[in-house]
Amino acid sequence: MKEIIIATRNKGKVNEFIDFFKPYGIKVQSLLEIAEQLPDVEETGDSFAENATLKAEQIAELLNRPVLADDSGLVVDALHGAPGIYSARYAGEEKSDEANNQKLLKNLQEVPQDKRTARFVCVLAIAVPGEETTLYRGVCEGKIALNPKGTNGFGYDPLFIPNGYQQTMAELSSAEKNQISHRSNAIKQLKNWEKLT
Ligand SMILES: O=P(O)(O)OP(=O)(O)OP(=O)(O)OC[C@H]1O[C@@H](n2cnc3c(O)ncnc32)[C@H](O)[C@@H]1O
Ligand SMILES: [Mg+2]
Repeated sequence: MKEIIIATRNKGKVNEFIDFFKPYGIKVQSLLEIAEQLPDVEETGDSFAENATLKAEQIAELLNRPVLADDSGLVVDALHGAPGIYSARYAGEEKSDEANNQKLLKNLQEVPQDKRTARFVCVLAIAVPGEETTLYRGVCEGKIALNPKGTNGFGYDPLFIPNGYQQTMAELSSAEKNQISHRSNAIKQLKNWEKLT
């Protein structure tokens, strides 16, 4: 069976990649299964693109094989783009989704509904040893809810209402999320993913 390695330890992302590649008969492996002992790649870049590149290139070099990485996050207009590239650790290094959502709601307490516009951004990097890394960017526009709702997905999904919807991303099924998400919009642009297998 063909196999793709994704340089991530985020189970929510991994589940979405499994769904995307299943129809092609491709197995998805992440650092959770194959490289538990590897140190975390430090996300020292100042953009999604830089961090996706760091993760893909460092793991590709360590494993000496092609690797896909995903750097993503939530960009909130009323917070001048925060949490942005710091989305995973917005409320601290322990990376708690619950704490991140509470902090976001608190920081938007005074912000009325029509000013709560935001977008999810995902940058994918394909690193192949000896080749130039390629990048793909996907976006999903929406707004931040007044209260968390729903239990599907991960991260900020309970607070994110995609444009054209009344429900949060966490109230949508995974199939519905995967049609409109930033991650799916980036994946749909991958023309050279067969290089990864
Ligand atoms: O770096 P890796 O190991 O891939 O895992 P991570 O969780 O640290 O991933 P990022 O550095 O890319 O940070 C992304 C954060 O943005 C948020 N996020 C990204 N995609 C999301 C999605 O589809 N739904 C909800 N929140 C999302 C969520 O808080 C993630 O932890
Ligand atoms: Mg990370």
